[in-house]
Amino acid sequence: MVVANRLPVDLERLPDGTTRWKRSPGGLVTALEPILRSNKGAWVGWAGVADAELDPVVEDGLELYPVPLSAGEIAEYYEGFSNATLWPLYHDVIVKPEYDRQWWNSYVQVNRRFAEATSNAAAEGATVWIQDYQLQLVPKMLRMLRPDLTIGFFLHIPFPPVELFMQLPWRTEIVEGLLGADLIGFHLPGGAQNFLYLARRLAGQQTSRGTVGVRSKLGVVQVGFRTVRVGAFPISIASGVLDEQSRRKAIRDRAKQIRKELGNPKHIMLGVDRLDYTKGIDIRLDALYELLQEKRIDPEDTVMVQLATPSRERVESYVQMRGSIEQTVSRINGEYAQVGRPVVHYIHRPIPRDELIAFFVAADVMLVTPLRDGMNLVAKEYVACRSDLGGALLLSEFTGAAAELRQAYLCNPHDLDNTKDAMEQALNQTREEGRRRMRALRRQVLAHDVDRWAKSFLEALGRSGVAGSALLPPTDRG
Ligand SMILES: Nc1ncnc2c1ncn2[C@@H]1O[C@H](COP(=O)(O)OP(=O)(O)O)[C@@H](O)[C@H]1O
Ligand SMILES: O=P(O)(O)OC[C@H]1O[C@H](O[C@H]2O[C@H](CO)[C@@H](O)[C@H](O)[C@H]2O)[C@H](O)[C@@H](O)[C@@H]1O
Repeated sequence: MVVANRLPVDLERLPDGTTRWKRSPGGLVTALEPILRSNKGAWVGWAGVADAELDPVVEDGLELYPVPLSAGEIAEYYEGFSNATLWPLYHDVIVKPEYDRQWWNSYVQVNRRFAEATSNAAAEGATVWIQDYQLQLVPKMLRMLRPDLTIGFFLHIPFPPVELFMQLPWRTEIVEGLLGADLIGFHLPGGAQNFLYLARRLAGQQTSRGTVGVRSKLGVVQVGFRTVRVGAFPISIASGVLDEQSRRKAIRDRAKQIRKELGNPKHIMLGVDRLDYTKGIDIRLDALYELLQEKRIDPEDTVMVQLATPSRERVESYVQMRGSIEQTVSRINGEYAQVGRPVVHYIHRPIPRDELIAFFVAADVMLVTPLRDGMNLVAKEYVACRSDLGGALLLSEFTGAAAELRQAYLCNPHDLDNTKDAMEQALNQTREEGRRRMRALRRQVLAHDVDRWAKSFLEALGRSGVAGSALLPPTDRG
């Protein structure tokens, strides 16, 4: 059973009063949904709208257990504590986190509701896998309600260093909440080690002190008679499926058509992100603008496409960022576009999956420039779609993905000159250099897919708790 803030589908209320389910945004859903669906698992989460009291439903083989949130709780627990306190704090304080006691109370209340909903839905001795920063108190709450369960927790965003985490007025409660799990997973060893240090310092527990490996050398926290394990499990995508989809004739034809619709430029650069200030969309636009000013990029033969899914639209920092990105797009087009030929194409809507794959196939340079990102699945999706060994990946060093995708054009997004140089290099790579890099990137992404991620976590959980193997793919059950 997976427990996450969001269900894999959002309930959409249509103007005629009817409703329908649509895919939820973000990488957590991209990664987990195919695994749970093929294993006929259950998912506890919010349906994405206010005050929806919904019965459990079975959707395409997946049991969904909706947890209701009121409009006030969406403002305080989701937009407030989760996304205006924890999100910026865990992402290097790119914007200033707000510490509000009422938001914290709401976070506790909603975490309790998720724990109760899970406790009611889980079978005796089940394995429960709790996801992400919105639900860090659930492991402890659930353990108190249901000591028979095996409980895993995975954090999809970075876990910050002690100097930042110590700002949080409720820091001890969060660490103790997480310690209710049998296994706590992070994308990178650094996050696991930050947590081990804080478990010693804030919760006063004994911990291992050796370095944590990737899918190996787990850390250990002794909590009374219980042993909590802590490890690094970098998430991935269903890379084989994406590879296969991207080879289809319809997708390749659509990619050619996209190129034509863009005016058959020499270079297409592509950005694909939730519209989030962590993603560095402003930085890639600034880099493009300066390269145009310096005549290192020719607006006659280069276009950039930015596909941006709306995200957390009522949080103030997101409102401000959207305004400033849209201004920069206008400035670049105002100075460099021709009639009918913008330099930057900006689409502020989610794009259907097949269309997105066609964009990946069409793009010569993929721009992934976050200031901080837990993993970034877009980088891996692009690589999985390039069986032709074409294209180049510009990748920020501050993404989790950079630890694995070393043959990308790596850049420091805090250093605009460095980012510009890397962008220029990626645009002007030779065919041989591009193929060499892409071959190595694909080897990594195709060998380390999301099934491997889930299997490595659940096997470690199986060794930590009592029933971890129950969620493994049928062929791997012992
Ligand atoms: N404009 C868009 N339209 C459709 N899907 C998108 C769009 N932007 C991002 N996505 C999808 O959302 C997911 C984003 O995952 P990731 O890069 O890990 O970041 P995050 O989870 O922080 O949004 C990917 O699967 C990506 O393909
Ligand atoms: O649910 P939202 O508030 O709309 O946000 C969408 C998701 O964003 C975050 O995704 C993270 O998970 C990805 C997969 O592990 C990872 O690649 C990325 O770096 C993270 O930012 C968030 O963590 C999810 O909880 C949200 O659902």
